[in-house]
Amino acid sequence: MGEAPMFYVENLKDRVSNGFNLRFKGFETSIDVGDKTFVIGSNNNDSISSIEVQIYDKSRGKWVIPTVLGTEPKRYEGHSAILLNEDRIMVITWGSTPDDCIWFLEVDTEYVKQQKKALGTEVIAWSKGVRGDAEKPVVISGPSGVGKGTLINMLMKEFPTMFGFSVSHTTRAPRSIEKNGVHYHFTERSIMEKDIKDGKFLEFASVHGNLYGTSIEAVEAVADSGKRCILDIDVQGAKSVRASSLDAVFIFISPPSMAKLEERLHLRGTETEEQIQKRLRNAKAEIEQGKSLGIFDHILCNDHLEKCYDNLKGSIYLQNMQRRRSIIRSSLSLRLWDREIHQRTRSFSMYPCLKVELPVGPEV
Ligand SMILES: Nc1ncnc2c1ncn2[C@@H]1O[C@H](COP(=O)(O)OP(=O)(O)OP(=O)(O)O)[C@@H](O)[C@H]1O
Ligand SMILES: Nc1nc2c(ncn2[C@@H]2O[C@H](COP(=O)(O)O)[C@@H](O)[C@H]2O)c(=O)[nH]1
Repeated sequence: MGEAPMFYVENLKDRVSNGFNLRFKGFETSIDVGDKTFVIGSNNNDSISSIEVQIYDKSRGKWVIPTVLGTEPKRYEGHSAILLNEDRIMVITWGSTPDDCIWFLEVDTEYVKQQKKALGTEVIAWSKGVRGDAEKPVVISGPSGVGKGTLINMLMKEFPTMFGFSVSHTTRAPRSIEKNGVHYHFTERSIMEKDIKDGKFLEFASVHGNLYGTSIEAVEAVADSGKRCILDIDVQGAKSVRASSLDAVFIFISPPSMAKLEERLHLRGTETEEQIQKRLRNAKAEIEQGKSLGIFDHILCNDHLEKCYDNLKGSIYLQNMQRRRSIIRSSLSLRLWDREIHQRTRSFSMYPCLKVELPVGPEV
């Protein structure tokens, strides 16, 4: 075990050999976080520029290659890096389009700490900066039978090219109309438990006696298709996503009454009476938590379907400016107004702590 020489970081910048045989041949930056130095290097070869990260653990005097989660930036000419909040590094890539130039490398966030514990290795997690709230993923929660799926189907039908559904994994049996890979990835508990242990899930929870979870791959598949991701998950899952690296708009759908909720579950006819009663018992706790935990940005009552759908669209910026202004004037508007301003100043707001103002272009 040895100590890192004091001149190490500066020498890296100058690319002078200092005895640490780094593999990077392209462009490097290094940032100290606690007793670790994160060396971020673009690894250029003829066809592709990709980014790699190596960690120098000063307390142990060792280089570590971390497990990399998330999607990393690709195809760019170089980068700058800035430490934010002592737990994540903002990487600005050069030669990328404005929509593709802000990235975040989480090095010591809660999410990364959890993953380190689960995997037993050093972990880093990449995520892409998103411009404004209008492109944020949408997390929809609420008790079983409240109408989440119905509302999501309406959104997907009205805006087929805009939204993509994050297909969850579950250990419950498929319903007659459900298709594997479309409604859920139906899976064995042992396989899902192993994948959870291997860090493949953004969140998971035991819901009504079965395991449900959102894989990182499911969310990335939607992002890769260029669509805005919609997640239909329970309150425990929403709580986990709030604590994760995914910055989303959180919406809770509540029923007009327990009696109506029970009626809807009976009318849907997909569960046995015993299962319905279990879901109703869990619904009470979910509604209480949904309203009290402070996870949700919007709480919408699904009494009249069309009205609730309209409110849902308002919550995720799908209505015209005139409609938005009338929401702004309403009593619940302060937060929305705040977000509207951020959107109009074209800020990158992946994290609440961060605002990178870009020159405002012509309104579209
Ligand atoms: N506003 C509404 N008024 C009356 N019925 C409704 C309303 N919204 C949805 N429903 C009906 O309630 C039933 C349950 O809706 P849905 O399956 O969308 O619930 P869900 O929240 O997705 O449930 P789960 O969490 O179990 O998947 C469906 O039969 C649907 O047609
Ligand atoms: N935490 C998660 N909850 C999820 C996920 N996918 C669905 N769900 C929730 O489970 C219940 C029951 O769903 P059902 O299809 O069996 O009726 C419902 O509240 C869903 O929101 C997930 O990936 N993670």
